[in-house]
Amino acid sequence: MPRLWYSRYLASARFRCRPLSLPDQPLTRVDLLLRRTVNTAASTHEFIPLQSEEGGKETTRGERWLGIDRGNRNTCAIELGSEAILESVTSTHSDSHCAVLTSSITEARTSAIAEPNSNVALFDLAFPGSQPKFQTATLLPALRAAIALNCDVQPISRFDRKHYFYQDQPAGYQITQYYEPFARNGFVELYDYDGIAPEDGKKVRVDIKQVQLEQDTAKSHEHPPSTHFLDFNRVSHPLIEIITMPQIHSPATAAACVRKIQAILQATSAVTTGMELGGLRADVNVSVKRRDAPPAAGEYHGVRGLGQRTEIKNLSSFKAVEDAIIAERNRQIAVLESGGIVEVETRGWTIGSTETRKLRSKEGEVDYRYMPDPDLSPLFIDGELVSALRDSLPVLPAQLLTMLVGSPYGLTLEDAKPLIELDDGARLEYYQDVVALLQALQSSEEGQKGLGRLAANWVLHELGALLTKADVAWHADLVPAQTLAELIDKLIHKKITSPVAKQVLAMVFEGDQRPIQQLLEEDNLLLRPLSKDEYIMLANSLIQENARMVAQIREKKQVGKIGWFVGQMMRQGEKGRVEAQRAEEVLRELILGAQ
Ligand SMILES: Nc1ncnc2c1ncn2[C@@H]1O[C@H](COP(=O)(O)OP(=O)(O)OP(=O)(O)O)[C@@H](O)[C@H]1O
Ligand SMILES: [Mg+2]
Repeated sequence: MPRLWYSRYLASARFRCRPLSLPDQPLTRVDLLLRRTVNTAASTHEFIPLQSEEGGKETTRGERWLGIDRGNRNTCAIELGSEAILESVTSTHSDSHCAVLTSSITEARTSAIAEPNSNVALFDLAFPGSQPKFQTATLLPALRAAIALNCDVQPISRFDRKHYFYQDQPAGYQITQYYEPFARNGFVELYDYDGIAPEDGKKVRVDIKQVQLEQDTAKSHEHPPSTHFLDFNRVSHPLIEIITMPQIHSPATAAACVRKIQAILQATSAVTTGMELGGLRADVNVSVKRRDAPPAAGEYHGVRGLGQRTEIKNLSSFKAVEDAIIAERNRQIAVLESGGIVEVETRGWTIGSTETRKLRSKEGEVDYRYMPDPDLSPLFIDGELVSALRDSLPVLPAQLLTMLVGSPYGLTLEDAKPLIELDDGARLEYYQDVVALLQALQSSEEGQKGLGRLAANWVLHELGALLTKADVAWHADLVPAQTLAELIDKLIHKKITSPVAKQVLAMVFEGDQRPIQQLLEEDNLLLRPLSKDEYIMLANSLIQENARMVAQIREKKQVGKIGWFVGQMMRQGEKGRVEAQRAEEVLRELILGAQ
């Protein structure tokens, strides 16, 4: 039965600042405040470059970027993380129904491996007398993210308290930015190649209502049926939360949106890890309504006619985002079709599950009793700082894609995308090195053609296959870019055959450190070309042995089968001496009479 559904997602990105360990000696309140300030050395030197020094390539860049010494936990308190939230509307076409979903994304966990409750400050546990202190340095990555998400950075923003009673927040309130967030009115553009749903066409724009700074909460470990363990390490880590408008109409597009936001956050060094490592969490809001029904009463900041939403908290993978939305959409449809109503609820999702599960109900609208936080002063953000950050923003994934499909690289989208996404940008950097080295090795302009694609094939596919087979993580030193460039160059100039090039690549990958020329000479791998007569002899014996296939090629024009003959010639000929192209030329001549 065809259906039309709307859905929305809320996504948020958060930065977290790791709190200090509880010291062995009890702290006075003054001590505590000092310890919660930015590392004294860091604040004295004010070493806060606007950009990651190495172009944002390292996973630990947040720490370096902030000029913080992680080794000394007693004096250094800042670590980056992020939480992102999206919102959107999903639709599948229907004559009978509409569905609306919403979601929120999020969070970065650089200290995910820390022992539970090993990094907790008194303020995190709401001890009387403890106070928060804003870590100025955390603002820069937040600003870069907001700028990259096309937001208007607000000259003045303020902190508020959001009150609620739950075990993950001992203070009974969370510090957030509700009335005056630091960034508003952004957007992210998603294209078909980003993996949006086919029904969304070539491009979708998802508006971002606001980006806000928040304090993170404790992590709950559920032990059903009734036990929850709490890890307070995460409390007070700064987060950014990205709240999107309800404009996504399909689960696949929601997942694509989260993926794209993650790529943008990573490109701007606004998160230290991706969703797979907890660098981003998503809360997804989902609602549905009948397509043939009058507009529903729900409204969200100017978007009217929305159905009742539920919220699925803490999704931690792109697949989970997509699957949870599908499951929740189907659940809500079933509820409505059986004459029920969708309750206001917070729901959960377990990986591998097919159903969302109720966590708690939000009867009526929750009253968070927002009020200005009296402990933190307003943030004044200078326009010049924003301009400087905008001017020094690294190249974003969409721009990289345009660069790679254009000249001189000329890649397909299928090759360009993984190059950008793999190994946190390191694979792309390596690829560019290989291409530059290859270009330098070519003496003619003609020789420059097709280098981009050829290099991509070796960097992605040949090298990729070796990495997979050996089950090792990428490292540029496994096969130095110079070595790979020389190898490809030998292939281009027909000094070796393709199978030999693959064999040598594997040898280098496994640790052979001889220079390429030496290796080829010592192992007798340089191509000693066959004469045309030798090719003809090889081809003729195959043609005689396989008369039926030859007839099929000639009579039924099954020319694709020539490829099989080429393969046989390479196998039967002396190793490393048969060139595929020459073999095919001779075969075509003999079988089809072509030149
Ligand atoms: N009827 C609806 N259907 C789907 N999505 C909705 C609907 N109404 C609001 N939303 C989405 O829900 C999100 C609301 O998030 P917001 O952070 O503003 O509040 P909240 O979810 O109530 O807060 P919290 O998650 O802290 O309880 C937005 O992303 C918005 O687009
Ligand atoms: Mg929410």
